[in-house]
Amino acid sequence: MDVKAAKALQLSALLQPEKIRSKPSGASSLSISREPHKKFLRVSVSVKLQPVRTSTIRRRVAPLEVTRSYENIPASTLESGTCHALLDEELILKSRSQEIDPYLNGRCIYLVGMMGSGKTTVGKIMAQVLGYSFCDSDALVEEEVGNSVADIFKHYGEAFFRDKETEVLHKLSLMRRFVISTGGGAVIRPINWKHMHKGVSVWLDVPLEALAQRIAAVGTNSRPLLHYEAGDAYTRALLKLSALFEERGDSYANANARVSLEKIAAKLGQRDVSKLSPTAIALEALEQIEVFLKEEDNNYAER
Ligand SMILES: Nc1ncnc2c1ncn2[C@@H]1O[C@H](COP(=O)(O)OP(=O)(O)OP(=O)(O)O)[C@@H](O)[C@H]1O
Ligand SMILES: O=C(O)C1=C[C@@H](O)[C@@H](O)[C@H](O)C1
Repeated sequence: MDVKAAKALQLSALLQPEKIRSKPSGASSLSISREPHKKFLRVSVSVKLQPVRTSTIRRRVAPLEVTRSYENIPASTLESGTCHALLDEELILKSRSQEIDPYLNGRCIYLVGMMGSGKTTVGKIMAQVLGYSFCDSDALVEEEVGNSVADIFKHYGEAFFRDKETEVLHKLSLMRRFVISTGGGAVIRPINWKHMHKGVSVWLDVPLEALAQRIAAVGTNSRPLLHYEAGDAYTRALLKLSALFEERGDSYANANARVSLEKIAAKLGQRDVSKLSPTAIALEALEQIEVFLKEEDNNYAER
């Protein structure tokens, strides 16, 4: 083990009781190995914590266990404490997911938001930490039709795609324990909301400028509604996104919970939303889901 790196990781500092509301049960392990060229590290950390009961709901309280491996971490990153912060986030995520698990009771989570808002990226993190499966409604439509979204739009038109999307959402509404990344336009049909309200819906609200930056970076090949022939990629994407948001803004607000990147950045004292990590966004999503579920629970108790 690399002693300097182990010190830098400060494993004991990860166990912050006020953050994770848990007591260490004593079981933790850390292994670090250096790659042959000496610049990169492989870090594997396992922590087991005994959570303290905080909610009023009756449930079995399972120990909190996080095992994470990080490949190719530059030694400088580890020594700067970034790695420590990543592991810290991981533990908090796990703790938060255990907190909402009994309230969720296996209901699916539907992520809604504009194209490029991070539904897939954030959804995969949430699924992993909740022990849910992840799926993407666009991918299910593609599988069913046997064509890419772009080709479905081109050959069959948008209305055909929307019908397939509604069929897929109907099927998913009968499932349990899925985090679902929905298509950016799934919110426009009221029937889709009927399906999505079988679970808990979360709107990833990302400023249009940040979306345009991401879209300009990855291109529009898989996003036919944003496709442009020529011109500055960022400006084109921003114009198209603004027009779509004008039509859809109110529909996204139907979601049970809203995750505003601007609010997360303000909480963390950051100016630039593009610096927010997907993990920090997933954590805020779990927090907003918790707020919704606890309110729902209170309303139910008052009836
Ligand atoms: N927090 C983030 N910071 C920076 N880039 C991000 C973040 N989240 C996602 N991205 C990037 O933005 C792009 C879009 O992300 P993602 O595919 O997760 O969005 P989406 O909402 O599922 O998009 P779509 O609905 O168009 O399929 C990807 O290239 C992804 O790597
Ligand atoms: O915002 C939209 O209308 C779309 C978003 C994508 O996820 C795909 O569902 C499709 O390209 C349409």
